[in-house]
Amino acid sequence: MSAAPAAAAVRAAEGKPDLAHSGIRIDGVTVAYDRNIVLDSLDLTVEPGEVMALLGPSGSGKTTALRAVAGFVRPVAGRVFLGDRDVTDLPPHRRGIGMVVQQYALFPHMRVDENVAFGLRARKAPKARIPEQVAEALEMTGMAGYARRYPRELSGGQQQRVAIARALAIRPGVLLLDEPLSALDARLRSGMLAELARLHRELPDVSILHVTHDQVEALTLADRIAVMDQARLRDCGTPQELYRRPRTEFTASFVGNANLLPVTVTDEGVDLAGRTLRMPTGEAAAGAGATLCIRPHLIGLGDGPNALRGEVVEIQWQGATHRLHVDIGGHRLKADLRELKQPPAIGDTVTLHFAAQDAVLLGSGVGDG
Ligand SMILES: Nc1ncnc2c1ncn2[C@@H]1O[C@H](COP(=O)(O)OP(=O)(O)OP(=O)(O)O)[C@@H](O)[C@H]1O
Repeated sequence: MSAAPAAAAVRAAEGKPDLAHSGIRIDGVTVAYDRNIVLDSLDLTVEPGEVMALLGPSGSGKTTALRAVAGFVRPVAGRVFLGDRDVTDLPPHRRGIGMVVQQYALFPHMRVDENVAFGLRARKAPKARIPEQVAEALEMTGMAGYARRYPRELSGGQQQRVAIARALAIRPGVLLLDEPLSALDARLRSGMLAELARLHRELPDVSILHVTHDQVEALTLADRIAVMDQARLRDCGTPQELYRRPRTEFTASFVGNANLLPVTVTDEGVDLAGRTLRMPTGEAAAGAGATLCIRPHLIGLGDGPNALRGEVVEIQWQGATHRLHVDIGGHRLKADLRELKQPPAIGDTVTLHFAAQDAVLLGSGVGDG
């Protein structure tokens, strides 16, 4: 080992990671259990100071990816870099990483301040500095007034704040969050979402990898979202890119609500059950099959460009909107319509429309790369 990595390792061990060189690079990482591949050649970079959400269905490999970065699972192939350091062979406690998991994982027999100090002691941080770092971490998470309580004397949300304080106390360059809000009830969760967003603003140098299966969490907190399915990375982009211009049907359906309708490419646009819709079709050849993706809230009621007539088969009042389910030649189109003074009834024939630029064409070489 040369002097520079050795020094970095010592800094990590002391809880003083080199923030200037933080950031995560996962390079072709494969993880297998009993020859069963659960993470397949993952390539992913989290820039210094960036929040990357790992979003995907249950069992897609999100937690495994996080655990590979933390050092709790050993890849069968690939390397993990934190900044310029290859940490693949380092044990977890030498990586200078803060980690928060779903189930607070506080030590029940230790007070809040002792829980928060635990990581610092384990890393042999200078004793004199521990109280100051503990106080600072509790302050950041709004738990300064609870230092002498035991975990059992705290609510679930408060316990999770302590877990976050413990992760932050070592002043990590990298923070790993594994579904940190999923054990909280809906009201607490939205409060904690705002708290995490604030923490991120206060820690602009910390790279955060945040595992979630909650798309609202991912859309709200992340600078970029990596979409995983069946052990593989399927897509990666900013929340806006993935929401507005998804490249695959999987992303379109997983990030936000989407109508996905089978269409055939024509010379003028696409054909949906005998109706011609005018839109750019890129390189796609006439006659090719494709999928039209249009978000329910981008559909309007009444005549307009790309008008589609159909029968209302279901109507749901959702407070701010009515969701209409309309049968268009055997395909169901969902439309979220605001401020409907006189909503149509089931069985009515309605006309819906959407702007060509709001629709995305997927498949057949037209958009899904
Ligand atoms: N220790 C283990 N031994 C064997 N298989 C495992 C182990 N840990 C995870 N797996 C398997 O690896 C796959 C990926 O699991 P992982 O926990 O990474 O998924 P996930 O996307 O985080 O799912 P969830 O959202 O449910 O937490 C799953 O099929 C899981 O059963």
